[in-house]
Amino acid sequence: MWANLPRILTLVVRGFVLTLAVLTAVVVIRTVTFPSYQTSPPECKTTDPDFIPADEERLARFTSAIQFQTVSYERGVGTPQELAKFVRFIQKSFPTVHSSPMVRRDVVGNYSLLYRVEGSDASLQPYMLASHLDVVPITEEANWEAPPFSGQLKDGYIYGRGTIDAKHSLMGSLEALEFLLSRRHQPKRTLYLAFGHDEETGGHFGAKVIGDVLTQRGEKIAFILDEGSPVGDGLAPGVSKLLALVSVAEKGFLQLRLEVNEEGGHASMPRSESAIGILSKAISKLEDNPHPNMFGTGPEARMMEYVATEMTLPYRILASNLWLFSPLVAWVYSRKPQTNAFARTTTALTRFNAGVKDNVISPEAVAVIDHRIHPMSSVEEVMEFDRKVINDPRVKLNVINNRPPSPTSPYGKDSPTYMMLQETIQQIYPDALVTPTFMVANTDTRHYLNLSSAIYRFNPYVMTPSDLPRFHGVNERISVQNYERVMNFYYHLIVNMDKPLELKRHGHEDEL
Ligand SMILES: CCCCCCCC/C=C\CCCCCCCC(=O)N[C@@H](CCC(N)=O)C(=O)O
Ligand SMILES: [Zn+2]
Ligand SMILES: [Zn+2]
Repeated sequence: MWANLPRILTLVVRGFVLTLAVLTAVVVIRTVTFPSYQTSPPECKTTDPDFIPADEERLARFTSAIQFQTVSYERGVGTPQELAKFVRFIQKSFPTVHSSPMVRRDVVGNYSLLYRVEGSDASLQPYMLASHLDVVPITEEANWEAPPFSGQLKDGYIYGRGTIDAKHSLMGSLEALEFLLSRRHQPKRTLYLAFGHDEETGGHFGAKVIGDVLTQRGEKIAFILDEGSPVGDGLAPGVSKLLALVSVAEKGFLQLRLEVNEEGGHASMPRSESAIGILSKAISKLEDNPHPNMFGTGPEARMMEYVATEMTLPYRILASNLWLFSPLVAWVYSRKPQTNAFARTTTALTRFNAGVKDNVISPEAVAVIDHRIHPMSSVEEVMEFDRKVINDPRVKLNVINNRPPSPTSPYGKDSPTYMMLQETIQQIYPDALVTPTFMVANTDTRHYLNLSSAIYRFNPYVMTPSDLPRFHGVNERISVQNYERVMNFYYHLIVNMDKPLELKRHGHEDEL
């Protein structure tokens, strides 16, 4: 036995070296032969020379739109008077849209707006562009560089709540329609514009009613585009080009109210555990035990494939070989909040309330957890995981609201609507890569799922990592250049939707 040891060791080392050599060869071959999923921009250039400038008049309209304080606070608690004023402002600001015989406008659920622009070819299925009228409340007002409802123009940016979420797309799509109709252009395909008034609190009285109205009309929609993921500049690891993120799916959500009820009493005679202490431990366990990293199991894996050939080294090697490096990429993604959101079901602690007086032991402690559920997980799985982690029957878990992850819309070269969207994006951003992904937050599209199987969530503006905290945060703003891109994106989209939505062949022939 001992005499054979050198021979055995040599064989083991040889086996190891051989395996390494084979793996390296496979990795190298896959990296250099990995197919490109990007289409070349030249064939996508628009033939239409029209362009909507962000001139003084249009910027003034946008500034005014920001000045309406259409805040949604809680479900069913909004700002009805501001919404009514904003609706009147919209009517006055787009006279051609509102006087055209081709346009029917319905006010739905008191304040939400549904426009139907009649196409000349009734045989074509309508499509729908969606956004919302409401905004989230202001926080840290003192830290804003310009007043949050001013719409002030400063150093090339328009500041204010709603500039990126989502009055840009509401006003941008109306500007595009006004521009088209004022040129006496009748679209071939019927177009809906749908603007809910309570998206920020779930859309139960706005988009939900819009969805019901369209369902009652028996409408089937060719495709729906709502607010969503942006054109990333430096958002994705290893991608130095602009990356247009088209969300073909949306995470689910589960909002849980955690509650502990214990005996209260005089602060001078405390028991060993209090309601506050028990709940704090439960919360702490949830933060210390994130939900499993699921990177590579859902649409996010396709996102890596779509950009693999364009990535910088060593990311190109990793993305071309997810069969081997998926765990490593999963780890890289889990390190930053904005990429971690693609890797797993997230856990956000959003409320924590307890206590009424300094010397009274609180008999109750309450917390709210906001989970966003990875497309490959489920509400039940998330509940089960939380129960196991907390492992304390004194902590009651009550469901406030939940929704499973959305279905995935078609994408890739065999989906004419996705390809049309990709081409439109490349008209505005000729050098951008375009990739399917999923939406890490939620949108009104949850109320439109039965209207269309092709639902996309995309914001046609550029975002850098430092812009992300502006969503629902301080100093929300949009650059004038981005707002101009938004208007022109919708304009090109409407023009493109009049072209036949035929299947186009681009680049490689792999099945998607
Ligand atoms: C690897 C690529 C990295 C890319 C990283 C960042 C991508 C960021 C993408 C999107 C962030 C934008 C978030 C916008 C959210 C707008 C929608 C919204 O606020 N929805 C509310 C709905 C509230 C409700 N009650 O339903 C929400 O989700 O909270
Ligand atoms: Zn929004
Ligand atoms: Zn929002």
